[in-house]
Amino acid sequence: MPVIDTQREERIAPTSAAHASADHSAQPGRPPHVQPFEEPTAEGIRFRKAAKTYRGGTEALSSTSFAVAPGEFVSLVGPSGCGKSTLLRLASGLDTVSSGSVEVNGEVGYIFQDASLLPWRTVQRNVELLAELEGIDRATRRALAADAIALTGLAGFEQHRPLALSGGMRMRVSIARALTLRPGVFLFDEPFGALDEISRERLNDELLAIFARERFAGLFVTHSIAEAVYLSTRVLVMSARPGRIVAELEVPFDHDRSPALRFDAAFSRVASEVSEALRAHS
Ligand SMILES: Nc1ncnc2c1ncn2[C@@H]1O[C@H](COP(=O)(O)OP(=O)(O)OP(=O)(O)O)[C@@H](O)[C@H]1O
Repeated sequence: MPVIDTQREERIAPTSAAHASADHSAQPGRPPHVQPFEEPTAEGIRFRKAAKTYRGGTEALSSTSFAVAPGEFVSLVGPSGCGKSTLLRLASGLDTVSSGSVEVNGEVGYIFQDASLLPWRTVQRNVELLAELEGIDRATRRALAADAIALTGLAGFEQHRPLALSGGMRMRVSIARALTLRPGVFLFDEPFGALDEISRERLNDELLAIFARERFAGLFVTHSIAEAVYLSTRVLVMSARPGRIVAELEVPFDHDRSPALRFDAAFSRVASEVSEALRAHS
């Protein structure tokens, strides 16, 4: 959909400028397909020795370095209060580091634990909200919302109001609303934690399908080890506060996953490794 991409490029510019700290100029002599770790990606997330101490002295995050490239889905797990939400807020630009740097390139989508919908608006008008705030014209807004509504399985519910929806459906609306801006970076703060297990697993599969199409750089906070392994290309394990990354586990499955994977021996092995790392540092 070229019309969407063109508009996104225009909107990205100020966002990128606000967050970017990297020099994106090409390095002479390096073949374009070689992307060593240190080279900034066109879009994505990069923390360099980022730390956060809140006013009042709470050290929430100690020196943290990692990167998430477009097409990677990375989960963060760690004990309660270890700084996971802090880390997402830093990535979103809602809060600033005390030292180090955070570089985020691309439109940012941010999904909170609570779907945060406007109860008086229909699903359709909730999904259109961000595009509306961006000043996108009505016809384009409608097209963006229709696409996001179809992608999140909300077709047929356009005229419902949030109170008439289940928790899972509300979360779909929240995701659809963020999708209208076609984020290159997508942050999720434990979005499915309040859902029953069946709804949660269904939403996991839907999110995988969205990721397969959009290929954003995904950063997903969860308390569920199984959810982290099922969704991710990589899992980062954090220590107790002040949080730091103590383990990084590659998830060795391709991204065409189905619920049966959860019963696979290889899946259990990765989940046990995450669990052991968590227990060792909690
Ligand atoms: N605005 C703030 N001002 C002061 N302290 C804060 C602020 N926000 C968070 N904290 C503290 O920073 C620490 C990390 O909080 P954060 O919410 O990032 O942890 P978390 O890992 O997301 O927690 P949980 O798993 O329980 O959701 C906690 O001790 C919290 O009380």
